[in-house]
Amino acid sequence: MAKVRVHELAKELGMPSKDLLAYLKEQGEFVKTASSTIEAPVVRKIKENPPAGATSGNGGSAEAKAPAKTAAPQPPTAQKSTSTTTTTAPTPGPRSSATTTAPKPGPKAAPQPAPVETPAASPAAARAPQAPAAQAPVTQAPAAQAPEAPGKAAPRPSAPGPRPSAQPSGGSQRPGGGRSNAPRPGAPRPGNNPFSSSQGMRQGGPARPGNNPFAPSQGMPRPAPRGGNAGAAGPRPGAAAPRPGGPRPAAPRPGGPRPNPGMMPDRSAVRPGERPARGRGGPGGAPGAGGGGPRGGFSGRPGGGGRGPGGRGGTQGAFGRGGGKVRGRKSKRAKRQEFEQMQAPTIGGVQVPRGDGTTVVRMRRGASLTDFADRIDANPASLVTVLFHLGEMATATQSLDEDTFALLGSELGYDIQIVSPEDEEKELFNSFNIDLEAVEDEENLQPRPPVVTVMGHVDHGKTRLLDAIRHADVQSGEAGGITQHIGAYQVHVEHEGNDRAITFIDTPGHEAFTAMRARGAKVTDIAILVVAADDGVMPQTVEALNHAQAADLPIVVAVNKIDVDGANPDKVRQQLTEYNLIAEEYGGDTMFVEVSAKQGKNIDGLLEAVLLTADAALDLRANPDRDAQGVAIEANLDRGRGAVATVLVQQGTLRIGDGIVAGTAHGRVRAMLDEHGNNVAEATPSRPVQVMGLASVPRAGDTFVVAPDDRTARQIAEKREAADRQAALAKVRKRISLEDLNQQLEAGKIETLNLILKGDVSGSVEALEDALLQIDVGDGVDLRIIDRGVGAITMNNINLAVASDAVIIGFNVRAEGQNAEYADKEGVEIRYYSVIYQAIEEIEQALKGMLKPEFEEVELGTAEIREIFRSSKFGNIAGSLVQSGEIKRGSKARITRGGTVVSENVEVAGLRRFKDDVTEVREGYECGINLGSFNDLQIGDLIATYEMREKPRA
Ligand SMILES: Nc1nc2c(ncn2[C@@H]2O[C@H](COP(=O)(O)OP(=O)(O)OP(=O)(O)O)[C@@H](O)[C@H]2O)c(=O)[nH]1
Repeated sequence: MAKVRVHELAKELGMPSKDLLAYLKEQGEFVKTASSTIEAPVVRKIKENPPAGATSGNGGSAEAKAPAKTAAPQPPTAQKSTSTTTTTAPTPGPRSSATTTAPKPGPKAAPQPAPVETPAASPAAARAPQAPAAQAPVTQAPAAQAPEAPGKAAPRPSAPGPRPSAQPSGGSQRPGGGRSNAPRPGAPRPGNNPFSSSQGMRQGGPARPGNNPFAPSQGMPRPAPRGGNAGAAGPRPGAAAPRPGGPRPAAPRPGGPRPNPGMMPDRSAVRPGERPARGRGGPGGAPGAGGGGPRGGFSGRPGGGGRGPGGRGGTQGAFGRGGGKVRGRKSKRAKRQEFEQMQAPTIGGVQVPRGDGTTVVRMRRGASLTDFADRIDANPASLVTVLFHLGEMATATQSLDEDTFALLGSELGYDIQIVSPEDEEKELFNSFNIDLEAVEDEENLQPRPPVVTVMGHVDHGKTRLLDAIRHADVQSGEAGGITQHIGAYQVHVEHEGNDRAITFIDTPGHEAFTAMRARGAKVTDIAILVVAADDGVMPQTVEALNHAQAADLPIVVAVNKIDVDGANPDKVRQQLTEYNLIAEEYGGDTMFVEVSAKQGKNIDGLLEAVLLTADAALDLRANPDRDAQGVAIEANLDRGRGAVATVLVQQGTLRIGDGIVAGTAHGRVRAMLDEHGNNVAEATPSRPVQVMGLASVPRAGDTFVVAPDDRTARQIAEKREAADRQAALAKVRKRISLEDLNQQLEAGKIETLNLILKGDVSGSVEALEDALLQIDVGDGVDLRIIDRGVGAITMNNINLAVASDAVIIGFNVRAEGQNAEYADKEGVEIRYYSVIYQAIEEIEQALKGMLKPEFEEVELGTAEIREIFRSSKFGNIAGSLVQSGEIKRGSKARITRGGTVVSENVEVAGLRRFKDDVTEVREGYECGINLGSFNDLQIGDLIATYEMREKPRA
């Protein structure tokens, strides 16, 4: 049926178009000009209550228009309804459905009374034909019609019943009657409100649905209103008069006016008259039956409305597509998609392509759902939903960690492999035909000098010792020795008749060493541990020792300051035995060399010890005949020379003119200088040189390689930069965590649990260490305390943990401020304890794979059920108002009724706002909640949603 335009209606009413237009605007209708169309319910309303100035009543016209169609077929039903009305009212429907619906009627009924006010003028007249049959009182007739007219509003079959009763009392709500309601200026038109009568959610009120379905003024089926009607709903729609009030409802509808889902008589695909008897809601208008099931709702079935008046689909608007109007617009493709979606397995209400469980998808660190979606040809938004359903929240572009990808992959049937930084680097170079791991033939390998780092406690003479060594360089002669500080230098000594070179990293201390190591650079071959003979082993001596041991470096101890009075080298030997450094003199394999850095005493002996240790413990060989690779030791931007980087060549030979890429810096080697400031043309393995020619400054610890050409160097640098960015964005996964320790042990990812112990007093640290070392960890697992100390957890501790994949145990001490952030950023697990046995117990459990994370329940939000919709496909759906927090799809819910828990651990399987699937609905908003198979819902029940969150351990 074509819509009526303003001027047409004005003409019909015998009033000027502009007056009607003004009136309509005043009523809140969205009309702009005289040519604007008016929805049928509004037309009807106007006709029922013509504005001042109208000369003709609605009467005839009303009939002629919309009502006519629907009314016509009704005669027969009308009679039925009539009878039902009389009988039904009194007999409450046994049907449960009826009862539920009953409430609604009440409120809705209210609107109907309006007609009463203007019986004559109102459409009632038009329907008169129907009503008569029903014999309903004059007032009823109008009421009955009212609902019909509003075809839109009628959607909910069930509702109808109740309303009638309400009518009498309520009155004003109905659009038809209650003027007060109708106007609601500003109130949106019933388009999207699932609960609005126009969309079938509500039974009664043709009234202009406001937006708030639950608003009493809009005829929301509030329990209260029902009053006596509640029980009235007849068991069978058809048979029992749904409306307790008996008055009008059933009767009138018969023919057709019954609540039509589409609400728009003209467009509705479903014609009221067509299948009156369908479903429970018999034509008879079993109002109760009609209860607009959410049919169209979750199922996506638009058709709720399609069912005849008596049909169930009344509430589609709420959970499915709108009434017939929308249906009419559906394309075949849309229908097909909808159908496929209904058939396909979904997670969280969405469908995504699935793997077969073995499909491998390799992702870079820091990849996002969008990246993954690209790989599997899925919609990123769907993946967000799936992930949410799995209990993880992430945006489409947020970088995800390995665990999250693993979770997602296992759910979708993909084996998602996160490429490790090393693999990533390898793949990057492979893509440029550069093989970083080419196995060298034995014959190509040639001895290379050892690379040494000097470590030790503050003021024990590290710097002075490095100076003394510089001067001991036989090649530098007496001309001043090594004068340039370039971050590393090489000295030559005569050893067993041969000229041997030793490379020293010129940045003393384990901090720099560990920081570089934490970045993956393995630079050092041997550590010299400097201990002042007059001071003995001090905290940083131990720390340095731990760092060196954590890196599996052979150690040579330089007992310094032997020239000082009171020097006691033997005490140092003795002290260090406690740390597994046993002097050769004591039967161990560690060389202790007594030196005086200040006096340059026995520096030769120290260098010799380094060479002996290197020869005994290490196989230091490399192939000089290949493109160079190495590590940047330090770099800076020089005003005159541009970026200057000291690099240590580890493989191959670096030559002037080579194109290189160091970290994210690239360029061509323009010049090279050694520690004497001399230009060199080439640098062989273990040779440190200052390189000029890079376009930017690399970072200490960046690896460098020679690329075939400048272009390749630039491309590699760019890709590394992008990878770095991504990695930085990625939430760093815990390197090693007690909770997944066992899995990692089983997976062979680690064989040792490295711990760093920090405590408030040395006594507790020692006690803890002793106790931990006594844990029976079983075969195949090793527990190592790589560092221990007193005091807060420092950056050094964290760096060591990063470099050694260790877990830090803080006993009554914490990492604070930046340190805590740094640990978090680097993915270092720090566990805090204040009771020793608890620490021991947890670590033991972790080693045995028994440490489970603890979870606690966190409430997310609550919602009160205000209405219940039935869906043959999804069961009951709770039309609810969120009272606090948020309701999230996929979360767990607890249902309480009057404070008593009815059910727990129910899942919010579906969540809708109007026609849309949503993932969350916030406080103050209405929504439709599908609780999966849990159907024992009642109006007034409270749905409290919660999630289990991992509880941080104390
Ligand atoms: N008598 C004597 N003094 C020494 C010797 N070695 C170093 N010193 C002195 O000890 C002090 C500290 O020496 P550094 O070389 O600065 O010690 P460091 O370990 O590098 O100190 P930090 O850089 O602060 O960690 C200086 O005053 C040196 O002169 C030595 O063999 N004998």
